[in-house]
Amino acid sequence: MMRSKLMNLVPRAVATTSRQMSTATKLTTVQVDDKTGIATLTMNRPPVNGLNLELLRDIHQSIEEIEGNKSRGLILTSSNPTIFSAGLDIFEMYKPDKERIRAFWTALQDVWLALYGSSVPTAAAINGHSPAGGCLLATSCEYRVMLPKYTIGLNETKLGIVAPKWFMSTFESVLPRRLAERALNQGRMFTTEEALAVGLVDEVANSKEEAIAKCAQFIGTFAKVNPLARALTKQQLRAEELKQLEDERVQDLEKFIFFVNQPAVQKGLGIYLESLKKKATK
Ligand SMILES: CC/C=C\C/C=C\CCCC/C=C/C(=O)SCCNC(=O)CCNC(=O)[C@H](O)C(C)(C)COP(=O)(O)OP(=O)(O)OC[C@H]1O[C@@H](n2cnc3c(N)ncnc32)[C@H](O)[C@@H]1OP(=O)(O)O
Repeated sequence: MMRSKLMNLVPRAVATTSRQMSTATKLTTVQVDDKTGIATLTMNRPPVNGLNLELLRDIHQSIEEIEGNKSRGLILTSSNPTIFSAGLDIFEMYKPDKERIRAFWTALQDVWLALYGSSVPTAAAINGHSPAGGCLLATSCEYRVMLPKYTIGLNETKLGIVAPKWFMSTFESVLPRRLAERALNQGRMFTTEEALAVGLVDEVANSKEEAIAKCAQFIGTFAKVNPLARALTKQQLRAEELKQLEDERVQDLEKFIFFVNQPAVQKGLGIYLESLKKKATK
């Protein structure tokens, strides 16, 4: 998979305007800045960018599109003014449909393999809260810029569920092992300021525009680096985690299906959904 992606890494001419590359799907848009050649992938699923089957499929398709069109980089962000992504759509896991939940988890695996393994430089402009699956997306990127007063982290244990190994190894690729282990066990959500202090995010920006500009600046640091050498270096550094999921994706799916169907897990998810609804009516 990575080999064919690498074939796309040939220098490209740049023009001066920005163009919408994809409106084929409604849940993501891809806008390429023709001056910089950088693609911005925006998640757009109200109210909270909950990662359901359709959004995951659209994100995957958009990443493939960006890989295919020789963009110089990918910036992931959200159209919601206060939420990057609320993580997995809990309705996909609560009282799930037998076929759909398999497609859902497979789509999540596809997104992670494509984003974590992307041959182009990736950055996340985290313009809002980013729990669980939202944090997975952000930490799959190479660089993170976050707006103040939001939260980010893997809070799964607080929901009574367990983050799969590849969520954990992605988290651990950003945070020191001891800190990652403690945060995962606690289900800790970091404020922007805390996330910056521990290195979970790289920079703070005061607006989405500034966050995107900082992400573009990061991607610009590769301008004078040979793209093939950069991509092969990234590929080697990330190969172990990618291979582990590629080799075990069937077992990972079965483990998820078994786990999510446990009565205790279903009960916990139901209670959590109720608590989210109650919060909304307060
Ligand atoms: C060995 C192991 C193998 C397998 C493991 C098996 C299973 C493990 C699963 C894997 C990992 C799971 C990852 C996840 O991502 S789980 C999802 C975690 N997400 C959260 O906990 C976020 C919950 N939401 C919030 O905290 C807030 O909503 C948020 C994002 C801060 C926004 O707050 P606010 O702006 O105030 O908005 P509301 O809370 O009022 O929400 C609006 C609306 O959206 C609904 N909603 C929110 N989040 C979700 C969600 N994740 N899924 C579905 N729906 C969500 C909320 O209920 C409101 O709905 P309403 O109808 O009341 O309008």
